[in-house]
Amino acid sequence: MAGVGGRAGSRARAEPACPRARAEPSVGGWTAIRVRSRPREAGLRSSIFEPSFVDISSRVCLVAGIPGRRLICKKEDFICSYLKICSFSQGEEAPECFLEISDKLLPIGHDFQPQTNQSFTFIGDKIYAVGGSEGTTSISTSIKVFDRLTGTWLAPTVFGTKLTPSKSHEAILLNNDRILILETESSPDNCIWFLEVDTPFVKQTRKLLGNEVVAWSKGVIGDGPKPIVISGPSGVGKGTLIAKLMMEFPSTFGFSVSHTTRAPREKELNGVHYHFTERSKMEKDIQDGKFLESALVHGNLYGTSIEAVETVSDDEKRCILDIDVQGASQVRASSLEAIFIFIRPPSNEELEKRLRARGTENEQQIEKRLKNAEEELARGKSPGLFDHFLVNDDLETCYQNLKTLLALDEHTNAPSQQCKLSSLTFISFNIFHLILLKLVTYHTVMENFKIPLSHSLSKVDSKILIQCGTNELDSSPSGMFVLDLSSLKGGAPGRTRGLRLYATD
Ligand SMILES: Nc1ncnc2c1ncn2[C@@H]1O[C@H](COP(=O)(O)OP(=O)(O)OP(=O)(O)O)[C@@H](O)[C@H]1O
Ligand SMILES: Nc1nc2c(ncn2[C@@H]2O[C@H](COP(=O)(O)O)[C@@H](O)[C@H]2O)c(=O)[nH]1
Repeated sequence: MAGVGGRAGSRARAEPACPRARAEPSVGGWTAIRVRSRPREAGLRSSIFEPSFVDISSRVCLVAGIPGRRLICKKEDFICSYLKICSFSQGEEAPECFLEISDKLLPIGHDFQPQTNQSFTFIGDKIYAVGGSEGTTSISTSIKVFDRLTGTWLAPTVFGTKLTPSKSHEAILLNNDRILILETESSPDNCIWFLEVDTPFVKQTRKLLGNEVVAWSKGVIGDGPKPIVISGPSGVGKGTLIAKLMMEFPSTFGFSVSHTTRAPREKELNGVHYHFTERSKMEKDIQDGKFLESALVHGNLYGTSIEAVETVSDDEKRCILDIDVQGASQVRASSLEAIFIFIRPPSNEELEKRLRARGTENEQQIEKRLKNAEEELARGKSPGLFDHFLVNDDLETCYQNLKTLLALDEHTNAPSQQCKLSSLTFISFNIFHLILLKLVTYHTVMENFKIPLSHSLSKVDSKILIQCGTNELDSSPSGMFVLDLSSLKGGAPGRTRGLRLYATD
C-alpha cells in the first residue's frame, strides 16, 4: 500500500462537536482533507489512539492522525483500502476489525504518541515518522520507522547531514524511495531535504548492516558543483596539484580528509592530512557502513568516510577526493556523481625520480609503490571510469590544464550571471533592461523565498506546487511556486542537486 506523508498541524483549530472535513481541491488524484475532530456520537473508544474522522459520502470514515491535522490522502491507496474495511455510519459502534487494523496502522497508544510537527509517510509495510516535539516550537530531527508486519518500531541507522530543526514541515513521498521534507519558514538553501529510505545507497548500506537504514540528503537548487575525484599512481603529483588548487581557491574547495592505517609522516597532522587510525577501528567503521569507499593500498587501509564528504558539503565547498583507482571505482558506483580525473606521469623514470626525491618512503616501500603504479596506470584506462586524463610533466602546465578543465581559468572564472549579462549588452537597450528587471525580480523573490506556515502543497508528476498565503508577520512572498524535481541528481551520501524553484502565475 503506497501512501503519502501528512504534516503535523501547525495551525490547529478549535474542535467542533461534530466531525467535519473539508476536502480541498483535488490535484492529480490527490485530495487534501483537513480533519477537524472526532464525533462524539460515534461512541468509539479513543484509548487505542486519538483518531480523526471525516465525513465522505455520508459515511463516517476514520483517518489515522490527530484532530486538527491536515492529511493528504490519495483515494486509491491509503484512504480507500482503509475505508473499505473500517468505514461505518455516524453513530454506529466501530467494528471490531477496525480496532484491530487501526492498531496495526499506527501503533499510537502503545509505546508511541504522535507529536506536534511530526509527519507520517506510508511506504509499503513501513511508516516513517519524522520529527515531532512536545510543547516546543521546533521539531526534533528524529526518525522512527514502524513495521506494520511485525507491529514493531525499528530504530534506523541514520546517515547524512541531519536537517536543521524548524517549526514545522511537510513530508511528500517520491518514487517510493525517498521522502521530500519541506521545512516551513526556512530559507531556500535550508528548507529542502530528502530522507532516502530505499535508494541504491540505502539498499546497499542496509544489506551491509543488516538493519533499517535511512539517509538524509540536502536539496540544492540548481546543478551545484560536482565533487572532484583525483587519482593516479603514488608520486605523480596529485597532492601537489590539490594543494595548489586549495591555496588559490580556499573558499571554493574543501579537501576530503581520508582515514588511513599508515603511520603519519613527519609534518603530517592528524585530522588535516589524514585521520590516522587503528586498523581494527577502521575495519569496524567500514563494517558499520561509515565509509563511502575503502581500499588496501600499498599494504595499508585507506578510506573516505561519509562524514569527510559531508563535512566539506556542510562548509558549502566543493569536495576534492585524493584516492586510488580502487577507491575511484567504488565512488563511481555510488551516488556521489563526481568528476573523475586521472593524473599520469610523463614517464616511469620520472615517477620513480619524484618518489625517491620526496624521501618519505624507504626502499622497500618505494619499490612496492612503483610496482603498484604499473597496475594503477593500467586500471586507470578502464572504460567509463575516468572522465579526464592529465599528464603531470611540467607542474605549472598541468595545473593550468586542471583549472581549465574545472572551468577555473581566468576567462571562465567570472560568475555565470555576469557572463550571461555581458553577452546581452549587444541586445537593444530595452530588451536588455526588461531581462535585467526580470532577473533581478526573480532573484529577489527566490532569495526571500520561504514556505510560510500558511500554505498548501500539491504534487503533480515531478512538480510540487506550493501555494503560499500572505503572512502579515513576515516578508515571505505569497503566490504560487513550483519546485521542479524532474532532474534530480546525486543524493546521499551528499547533496541532491538539480532542483528548480520558480514562481508562477
Ligand atoms: N610536475 C612535477 N614536476 C616535478 N616534481 C613534481 C611535480 N609534481 C609533483 N612533484 C613532486 O613529486 C613528489 C610527489 O608529489 P606528490 O606527493 O604530490 O604525489 P602524490 O601523487 O600525491 O603521491 P601519493 O599518492 O604518494 O600521495 C613531490 O616531492 C612533489 O613536489
Ligand atoms: N582508496 C583510497 N585511497 C586513498 C585514500 N586516501 C589516499 N589514498 C591513496 O593512497 C595512496 C597513498 O597515499 P599516501 O598518502 O600514503 O602516499 C595514494 O594513491 C592516495 O591517492 C582514500 O581515502 N581511499
